[in-house]
Order: sequence, then structure tokens, then C-alpha cells
Amino acid sequence: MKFSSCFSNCFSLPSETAIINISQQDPQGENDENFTVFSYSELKLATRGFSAANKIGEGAFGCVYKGLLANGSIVAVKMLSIELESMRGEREFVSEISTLTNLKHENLVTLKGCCIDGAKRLLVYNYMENNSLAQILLGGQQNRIKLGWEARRTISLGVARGLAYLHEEVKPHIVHRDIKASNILLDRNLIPKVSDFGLSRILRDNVSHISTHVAGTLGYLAPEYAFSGRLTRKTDVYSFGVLLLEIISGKTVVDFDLELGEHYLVQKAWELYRANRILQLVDPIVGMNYPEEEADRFIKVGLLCVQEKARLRPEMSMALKMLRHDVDIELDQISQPGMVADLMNIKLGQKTTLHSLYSKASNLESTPSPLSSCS
Ligand SMILES: Nc1ncnc2c1ncn2[C@@H]1O[C@H](COP(=O)(O)OP(=O)(O)OP(=O)(O)O)[C@@H](O)[C@H]1O
Repeated sequence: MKFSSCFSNCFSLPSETAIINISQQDPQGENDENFTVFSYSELKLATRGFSAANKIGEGAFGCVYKGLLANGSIVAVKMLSIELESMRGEREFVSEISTLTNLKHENLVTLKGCCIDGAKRLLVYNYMENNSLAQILLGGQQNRIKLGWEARRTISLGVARGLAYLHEEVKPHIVHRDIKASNILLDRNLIPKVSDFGLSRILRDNVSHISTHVAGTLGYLAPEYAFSGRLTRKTDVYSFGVLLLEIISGKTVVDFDLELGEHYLVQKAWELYRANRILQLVDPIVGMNYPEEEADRFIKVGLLCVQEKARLRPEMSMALKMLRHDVDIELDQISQPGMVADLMNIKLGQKTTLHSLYSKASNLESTPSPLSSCS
């Protein structure tokens, strides 16, 4: 573990305490090299005082700023805006972050470390040059990049690999909970990196960070998770299936600007599948010269991942094998997917937590957000 020079100013626990706590989680000390505790002043300097010009995004957890560290590395600094009482205590927070920084995979965003300054908590990530899939695939025209089939294949396989790693190689396994296009970041070579993994660990039990303030977010939620809070790895598999359909079609999971009957991507994919016209889902930007057999397979894997019943969805490593055509998809495995349409009836438009969504599902009321917003 590395500490910045003014660590003692920004982290009120004696540093020894933090080290002892971390070594309990990491008896071999393997974390030490990866994990940095930054000082607040260092991050303030790097982001030019968290200036509006350096702000690159905002999510349920808070605002994200681009920063340049003194050593020349470019980072993304996430200033958490979660109420302190929702978060774990300082020692646990540092311990969890140190564990997460140890997760290394080509398809995960690297978490470099954190900072605690009084009530403020910040996370520091490697900066991803090409922003998120939400921006470059589904965003406004000015941000879009024309992605050909090769790029879409690389992104789909990369996300599947990153998730399979979290689900099946990390011990104990991590359920991401919030797989969606804005949580897939892209480096300068358009290699996809899953971000925001493991963040539920820094929250106290019974607090959820899933933001449901946009209809699109709801569309990624597996039915059993949205309605009863049942969370398993198959919850992520559902979200991955939605994402896969988005990557192939270039359409968002829910788009009310489209004509009636086209609003819900999963429903559209299912209808095209049943009508034997599945390739009509492929984004026209891809052009005519794409491998039809592969596109057909990717869409079917997408449909398999969004099956209503969690047990019918494949595990991520199996989905990956199917995408690579290491194993065949048995068509009788594909049946009616879980649809988002019912969720869409829930009154939207305010930031809410998933917890409040459960109750909204029955009474259609929204509750005020517990989150503060960025200045
Ligand atoms: N490491 C990073 N490199 C570059 N840009 C980033 C990085 N992390 C986040 N961003 C940008 O900041 C935005 C907000 O990210 P954040 O993860 O806080 O929220 P989100 O995923 O967009 O939404 P939500 O919190 O509701 O899930 C991202 O969409 C992306 O544009």
C-alpha cells in the first residue's frame, strides 16, 4: 500500500490501524503494490480544484473528474456523494477498496486507490480515453463513433470475459449488479473495461447504489431482481444480454422516441427471432459486410441471457463459449424473455434507489432521492 505525503492530514485514522486491517484481508501483502491512499490536496490539484472543466460525468455515486497526477498519469476521480451513514466506516472502506484494487483483468477498469478527507470519500481510477459505450454507441450524434462489426465483437467478448472473471475467478465471487452501457468504458484502443464493480461493498448492508432515474437503467434489471431483490450472478447475465442486444443493434433498451412497437429492445429482438428475421436487428451502420452467422449467434446468446427464468440463463463463462462458438446454442433453450414493459409503468423521472423501486412496483409512487447532487 502506498500513502501520499500528506496522508495523515486527509485520513483521520492512524495509518498503522489501516495497515493492520488490510493485512487481515491480504495476508500475503499482495495488495500493497496496487493500492494508493491519495491525499485530498493531491487530487484537488490534479483536477484543478474539481473544476467544471474537468468534470467528465456524473452517476448515482457522484461526479467524476479527469485529473493529472504529479507523476504524469491521467486518472478519473470519483467524488462520492453518498450520505456518510450509508457508507461503511473508514477502516472498512479502505479495506474494501484495497481488496478491489487487487482485481486485475484486461476488461476491468483499474481502481488505483482512494482518498478520505473528513466526510469526503473519493475513488481514483485509470482514465479511459473513449468514455463509455453509452456515449459512443448510444449517445448523441456528436459523441458517437461508427462501430463496425469487428469492434462490436471485441467489445461483446471483452465484457463477457470481464464478467466471467468477476463471477467465476474472483473468490468470493462478485455480482456487479449494475451492468449497463454507461458502466462499460473504452480505452484508447476501444478495449472495453467494466467499471463500478464491487462498489456495493463500500455501502452498509441494505443500501443499494443502483440508480433508477432513467428508464434505460430499469431496462437492464432482471425481473426477479427488480421485483423481489433476488440477486445472483444470473442477475448480471440478464443485464449482459440486454447490453449485447444494444451493442448489436445500436439501440437503447428502452426508447420512447421510436414508433409504437419498437420501444422495447428485448421485445423487438424476441419478435424478430420468432419471425425468423433476427438479422434485422443488426445496426445498419455496420453495413452489409458482416458475418451473418456470427451476428445471428450473438443475438441468440443475447436472448438466452434475458430469459425470464434465471435458471434458463447461461453462466457467463458459458455465454462466452457460445459467443466464441466453442459450444452450440440449442435453439429450444430460447423461450420468452423477461420483459421490461411492466417496469416501465412505474412512475419515473426522479432519482430513486432500487430499494424504493420495490415498493413503487406496487404503489407506483416515487420517493425523494437520498443522494445529494454535484455542484
Ligand atoms: N475511469 C473513467 N475514465 C473515463 N471516464 C469515466 C471513468 N469513470 C467514469 N467516467 C465517466 O463518468 C461517467 C459517470 O460515471 P459513473 O460510473 O459515476 O456513473 P454512470 O455509470 O454513468 O451512472 P450510474 O452511476 O447511474 O450507474 C461515465 O458515464 C463516464 O462518462
